[in-house]
Amino acid sequence: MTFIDKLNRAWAAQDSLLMVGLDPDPRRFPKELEGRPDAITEFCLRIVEATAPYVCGFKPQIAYFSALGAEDQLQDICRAIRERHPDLPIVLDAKRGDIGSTAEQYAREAFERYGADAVTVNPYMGRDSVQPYIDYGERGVIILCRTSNAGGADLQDMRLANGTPLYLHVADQVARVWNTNGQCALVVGATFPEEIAQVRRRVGDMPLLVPGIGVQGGDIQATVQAGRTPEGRGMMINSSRAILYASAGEGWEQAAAKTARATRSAIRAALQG
Ligand SMILES: O=c1ccn([C@@H]2O[C@H](COP(=O)(O)O)[C@@H](O)[C@H]2O)c(=O)[nH]1
Repeated sequence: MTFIDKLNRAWAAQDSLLMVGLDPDPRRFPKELEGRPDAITEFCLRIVEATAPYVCGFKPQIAYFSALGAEDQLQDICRAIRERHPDLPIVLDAKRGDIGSTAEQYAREAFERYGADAVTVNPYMGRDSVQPYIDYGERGVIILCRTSNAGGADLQDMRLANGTPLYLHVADQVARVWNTNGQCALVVGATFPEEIAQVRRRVGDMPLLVPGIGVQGGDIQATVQAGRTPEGRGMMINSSRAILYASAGEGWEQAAAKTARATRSAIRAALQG
C-alpha cells in the first residue's frame, strides 16, 4: 500500500489529524526509567501505546536518536510500531539533503533500515537530490516548504524576480514537477497559518505535515482553517514535547494520552468551526 493510501485510511479510521512526534530526551524521562539501558525504547513504546488511539501516525525525529548513538533503538521502535500498529504510518523526520549518490544511501536508511512510510527531505539541493526518495514510488517524500521556526523566513520568504516567495516556488515545483508518482507532501509550520493557506491554495489536496502546535505555540484553530481540505483532512498536525513530557511523574503515560486526546478534540472542534 502507498504512503498516501495508508495516511488516508489512518485519517478516516482514527478520525484524527494528530501525529505524535517521538523526540526522546532522557533528561526529561520519568524517574522509573533512570539508568535503564533500554530507556529510550521503553519510553517511546509506552508513549506509542498510550497515544495510538488518538493519532493518524507517529513521527520519530532521528536527531534525538543519533545524538545518543541510539539508532538501534530507533530501529526497534519502528519495527514495533509496524507490528503493533500496522495501519499507522511512520514518518521519519530526518530532513536530509545531498547529492544523488549520497541521497540514495539516506533513502535506504529511511525506507529499508527504519522501514519508514515517509521521510522529510530538504529541497535546497534541487530535484536530483530528492529523486532517490521519489524512486521508492510507494513511500512518502515530505519536502520542507515553510518551516515552523522564525528563521525560516531568512531564505524561504525571499522573493523571486516574479515576486513569488521561495516557499511558494517550492510548493509549485513539488506539486507540478517533482510529484511524478503522487507520493509527495510538504512541511508547513503551524506557526504560519497564512502561509499554510497560501500553500493549500496552490497544491490542491496534497498532504501537509504541520509541526508547531504545542510548545511552539501554533494556533490549532487557525492552522486547521488554513490547511484543511474540503473533506476535512489533508494535514498531519504534529505535536512532540507537549505530549511526550505532559508529566514526568507517576501517571506520565496517562498524562500523555490525555494531552493527545485533548489535542485531537481541539483539532476536531476546529474542523467543525
Ligand atoms: O518546520 C519544522 C519541521 C520539523 N519540525 C520538527 O517537529 C517537531 C516539533 O516538536 P515540538 O516539541 O512539538 O515543538 C520536532 O521534531 C522538530 O524537529 C519542526 O518543529 N518544524
